Amino acid sequence: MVLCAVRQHLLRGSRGAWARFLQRQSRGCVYSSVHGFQQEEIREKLQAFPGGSIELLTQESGLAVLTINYPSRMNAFSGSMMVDLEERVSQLEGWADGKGLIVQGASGTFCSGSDLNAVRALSNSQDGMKMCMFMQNTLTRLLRLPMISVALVEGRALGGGAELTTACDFRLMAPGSVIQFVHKHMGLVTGWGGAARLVRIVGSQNALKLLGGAVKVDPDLALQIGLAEEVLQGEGTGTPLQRAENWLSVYTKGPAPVIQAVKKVVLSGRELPLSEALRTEKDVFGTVWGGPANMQALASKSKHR
Ligand SMILES: CCC(=O)SCCNC(=O)CCNC(=O)[C@H](O)C(C)(C)COP(=O)(O)OP(=O)(O)OC[C@H]1O[C@@H](n2cnc3c(N)ncnc32)[C@H](O)[C@@H]1OP(=O)(O)O
Repeated sequence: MVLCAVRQHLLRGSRGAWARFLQRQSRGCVYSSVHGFQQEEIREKLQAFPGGSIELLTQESGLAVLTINYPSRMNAFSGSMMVDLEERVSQLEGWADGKGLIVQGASGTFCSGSDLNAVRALSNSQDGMKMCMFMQNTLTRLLRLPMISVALVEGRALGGGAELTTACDFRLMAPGSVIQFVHKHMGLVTGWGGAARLVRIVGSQNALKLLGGAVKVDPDLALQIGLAEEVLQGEGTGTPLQRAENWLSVYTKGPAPVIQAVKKVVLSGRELPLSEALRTEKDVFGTVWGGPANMQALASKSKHR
């Protein structure tokens, strides 16, 4: 796939350890032309189903907010929004100062999955497969971003919206919100990589229950099974987005290269066999050892009391 090859070339030049990791991980993408996947072809098809947008706001602090924005359809993913998302992920991959990312839905609800109007029009199996590969590639790249990501779930995260939450490192839920893999009720299974990721988050027994029962996961259940990290309680302590930013700031405090290195070593530990993960960790260590943050900490003789 041309875009993946270009990105790979750029990464190889600029960020050695991370580029090698992505190379080992099929260039950050799961599917390429080897798998019969032609990105430009499916992009064109998806663009034929417009509506809504994916907004990206980057802040000087190193925090970005990605908003799924199609309130009149409960933030369902139109075809053009799938393409938008891929473009926003590309932008984030190239953001040298990025440390944290919050993914949210507009107008108090997360995302109601794929736009059923587009799904109906793309219901032949070939187009379905292409959309599935496109979204798996994009969400895999989202999960592999060198920054710490959080899905802020307000309202509902249904179907593909539930799958999207699993492409973030953490999930924070507002009171009254629900994550529900409704695919079974639609005569489907997950196709955006949601099952593969869910098993790694909550274990195969819980994943089987959530998918097999199309269970409505409220914040209490999500906390209990480890799907959510925290319920954003606290009327009068700011908006849910501000509370999510506060929560995330604990983990993104510090220089960008160090935060990015933390994400990279954890990601390689999560995705790679042990020997490869160890080699990647060594490479990433080499990018911060003797670096400005390291030298400054040594000079200040910091104590960790
Ligand atoms: C990857 C596989 C997938 O994601 S399959 C798609 C899975 N998602 C779904 O099946 C969601 C279906 N929608 C619903 O269950 C309800 O609309 C939910 C989200 C619970 C909201 O209910 P309620 O608060 O009563 O609002 P509503 O139904 O009047 O919806 C408002 C307008 O939004 C629309 N909407 C909602 N979801 C979608 C969707 N996924 N695709 C397209 N349109 C959607 C509704 O049709 C409704 O539109 P309208 O006002 O009737 O024009």
